[in-house]
Amino acid sequence: MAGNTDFDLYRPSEEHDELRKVVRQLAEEKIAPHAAAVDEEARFPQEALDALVATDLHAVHVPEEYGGAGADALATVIVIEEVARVCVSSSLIPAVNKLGSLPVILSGSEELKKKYMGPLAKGDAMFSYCLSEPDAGSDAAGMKTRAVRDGDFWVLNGVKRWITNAGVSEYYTVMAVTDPEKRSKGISAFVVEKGDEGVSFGAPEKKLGIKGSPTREVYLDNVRIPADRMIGAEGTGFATAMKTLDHTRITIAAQALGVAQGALDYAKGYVQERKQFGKPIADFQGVQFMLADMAMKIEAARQLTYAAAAKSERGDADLTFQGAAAKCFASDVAMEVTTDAVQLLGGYGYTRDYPVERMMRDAKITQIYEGTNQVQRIVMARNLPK
Ligand SMILES: CCCCCCCC(=O)SCCNC(=O)CCNC(=O)[C@H](O)C(C)(C)COP(=O)(O)OP(=O)(O)OC[C@H]1O[C@@H](n2cnc3c(N)ncnc32)[C@H](O)[C@@H]1OP(=O)(O)O
Repeated sequence: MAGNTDFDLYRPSEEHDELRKVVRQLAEEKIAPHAAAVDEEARFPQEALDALVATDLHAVHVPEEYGGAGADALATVIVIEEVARVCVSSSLIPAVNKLGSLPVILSGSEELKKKYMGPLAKGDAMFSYCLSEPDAGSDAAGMKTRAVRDGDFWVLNGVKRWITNAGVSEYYTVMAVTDPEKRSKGISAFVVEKGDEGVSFGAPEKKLGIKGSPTREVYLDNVRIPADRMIGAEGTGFATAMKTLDHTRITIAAQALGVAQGALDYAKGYVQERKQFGKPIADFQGVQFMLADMAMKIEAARQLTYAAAAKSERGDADLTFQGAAAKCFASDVAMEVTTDAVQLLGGYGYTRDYPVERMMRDAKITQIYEGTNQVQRIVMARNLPK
């Protein structure tokens, strides 16, 4: 019987397995030791950025022709997953570099790609993604930020909210209204630079989790940029933003997978050590059943996520459904598994002396960002598999 080659693509290759080994070692040696302090002090994980840049793992998705590693979607997932296994805050570095730059890769001119991908690939600049606003979250097309043409320039005014790595990134993909009469078809995408006059940032948000990842508002006050900084044609910005999310929701699934795996791995070790009633609690069937359920859910989430990554790489027509499904399912699994890990550690799990409470707090955001899991259900329902 002929082999199903499509199915083969869902399976990591030897190179993917090798990459996982390399990233796991790096994450354990260079990122994990700082994860608790990064959370406690709510500070940017500079050690993680340095380690990722030194090993060329900070933006692996950048195509080779623009100076990048040219990693495929599954390789990018593996990098994010392995970093999130030890520190979700740090995993936002490769994840948001992809989110911010993908609009340029998908829809930008050759000039934009050449100009902005090189510094990103070298680690000289990071990229953020500015879609949401104070009054436009789930209803992204309801944005108010305006871009008005003035000769060879566009002038941008507005406020973008919940912007990851705002202030740290050099480059920002900004979606703005160019024709208020046309709703989603009147939105265009632009590259804005941190150094552009009129760009400034709000105070860092005080968050439940991913405390090491800066989340700030981006203010655009008469920001005048050359017309060739528009990404794609006028009026295509919303479609580009949505296409981007089709690919990058899989990176949120990767974060979710990673944090769930990290919590399971920690809990597995703990239950061997912890003795009650004269034996390790791992000997109790109730505990074994919990671990089995956690591992089962993670495996199901991993299969869905890797399959979605394969679809992203191939550009399959049903990517929109699969990306939303992977993000939604894996993030729910992350919340369940990290909560169960806290339960397995009992009172100790509830304290900051153990990493699982951080993991549980960090997991929560994966059910919210890049579209709440309720929005994912809207997306799935509108794109049900044929
Ligand atoms: C680790 C990373 C952390 C990053 C930090 C967090 C960053 C973020 O959270 S990013 C922001 C997250 N925001 C979101 O995910 C937004 C959630 N909302 C949405 O996805 C959409 O608004 C949604 C699904 C509710 C649909 O909105 P709605 O206004 O009904 O638009 P809709 O009518 O479906 O589409 C409008 C047009 O866009 C285009 N479009 C929509 N979806 C797609 C798509 N997947 N691909 C291509 N084009 C699309 C279509 O052209 C469509 O027009 P047409 O009628 O011609 O088909």
